[in-house]
Amino acid sequence: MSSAPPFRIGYGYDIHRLVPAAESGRPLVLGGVHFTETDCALDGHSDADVLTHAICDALLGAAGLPDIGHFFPNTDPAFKDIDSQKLLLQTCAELRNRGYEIGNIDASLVAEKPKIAPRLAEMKARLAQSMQVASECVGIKATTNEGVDEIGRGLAIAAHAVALIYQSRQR
Ligand SMILES: Nc1ccn([C@@H]2O[C@H](COP(=O)(O)O)[C@@H](O)[C@H]2O)c(=O)n1
Ligand SMILES: C[C@@]1(CO)OP(=O)(O)OP(=O)(O)OC[C@H]1O
Repeated sequence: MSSAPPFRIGYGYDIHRLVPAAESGRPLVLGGVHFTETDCALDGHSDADVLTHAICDALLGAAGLPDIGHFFPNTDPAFKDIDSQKLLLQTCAELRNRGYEIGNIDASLVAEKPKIAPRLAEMKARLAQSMQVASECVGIKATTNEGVDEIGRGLAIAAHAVALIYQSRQR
């Protein structure tokens, strides 16, 4: 029987509610970038960075590992308000410890607001730094939900991500 090809794909999805920034006590964080000019923020136990969480889940799924909540439980005070870039760094360490390298990531944010496009380069650079890959390995797009449902009414932001990883060495 031939051995399995070294490439593996993973998919991740996350959604968080938007609340007034004053209520959450932190700015809106997407892909590690702070949107301080917006008067809303995402609700969550961590910094609620929905894009970074979807990427973590895509990476973990590609490696056949349990999801983000398994590694960073939302009941653990250690993760209260944590910078999700730290979680992404740790996620990549889990993969590299198992002999995997990251090929590329592609992600979509679904958000009625704020306008993401002007901050895309910054987000790619920040995420690439956390994953220790080149910026070209990180794709991010944004789309509105065309006014449909809670996301369309500006009450939540969702993110989808896919990841390609490969076995760089045997465990
Ligand atoms: N939060 C968002 C949403 C969209 N964009 C950019 O606008 C373009 C058009 O959006 P549609 O929902 O009509 O597809 C989209 O391609 C993005 O470039 C954005 O920057 N921020
Ligand atoms: C990373 C964690 C840690 O509490 O972040 P949350 O802000 O709770 O976000 P969610 O995407 O609902 O679940 C993942 C959690 O493990």
